[in-house]
Amino acid sequence: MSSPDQRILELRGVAVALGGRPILRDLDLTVEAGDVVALLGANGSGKSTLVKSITGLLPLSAGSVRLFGQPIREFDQWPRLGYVPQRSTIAQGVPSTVAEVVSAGRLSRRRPFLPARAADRRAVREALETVGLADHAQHQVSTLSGGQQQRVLIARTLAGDPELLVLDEPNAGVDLISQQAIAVTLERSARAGATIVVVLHELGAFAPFIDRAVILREGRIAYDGPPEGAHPHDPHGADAGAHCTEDQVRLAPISGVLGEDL
Ligand SMILES: Nc1ncnc2c1ncn2[C@@H]1O[C@H](COP(=O)(O)OP(=O)(O)OP(=O)(O)O)[C@@H](O)[C@H]1O
Repeated sequence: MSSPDQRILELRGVAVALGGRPILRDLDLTVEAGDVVALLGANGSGKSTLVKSITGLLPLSAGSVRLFGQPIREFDQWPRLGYVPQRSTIAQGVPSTVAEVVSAGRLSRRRPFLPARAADRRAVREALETVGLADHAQHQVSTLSGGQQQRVLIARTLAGDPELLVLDEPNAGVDLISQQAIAVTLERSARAGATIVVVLHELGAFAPFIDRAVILREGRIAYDGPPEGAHPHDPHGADAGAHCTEDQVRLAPISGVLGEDL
């Protein structure tokens, strides 16, 4: 049993409804300091809804979320949490350089109304180096590929030096080189002691450093344990209750992740 101060994230009996429809149901989840958790599940199983609840972006219809031991309603240490949402196009809108976007991620750590200190400039530079885009600092974001833009968004979050990093499908629509760069980035953050919750469709390049898989199914946790321990045919595992072809199709990405055939 973990001590309360090790618990970075605690969800108890969480339910979320969207458009009057229950999406998350009676969900319990504890993430401890240093955990690297992959949140997996079929399309529509509630992964994005869950991370939005964790980050305070969606209200709960029941249950509670605690961040760093504090009820989320009272939580006031947001710089400790870094959130990379599912990628939207950041290139449209106001033209910005890569360095400007990443510097924005440092604002929560900066002294108000004062110029960036050496530590702030260093944090931006290191975040760009970590994602492999140091030589693109002065490029317009609009000139980058989708995968490079995703890396910019991750660098922006890393620049704020968060203790808990929550990423929603960082690999979606991202080329293989960027996927690899993102995996290296997260592995480095994990080794430096960050706690990570990452929504994925498959573990892929992340497999070597993911130590826990949480599989959602229809808004409930179907499996929570080591990635290699999730057996599709286990009645309590990822495949619980899957009887029909449609289910098998929907679970296919998960079984692929876990290296098993349905
Ligand atoms: N604003 C909304 N209003 C009503 N229903 C919604 C809303 N947003 C999402 N949903 C529904 O909630 C369910 C869960 O969506 P969510 O995006 O959390 O799933 P997901 O597991 O992240 O899926 P994906 O892998 O496709 O991103 C889906 O059925 C989706 O259609």
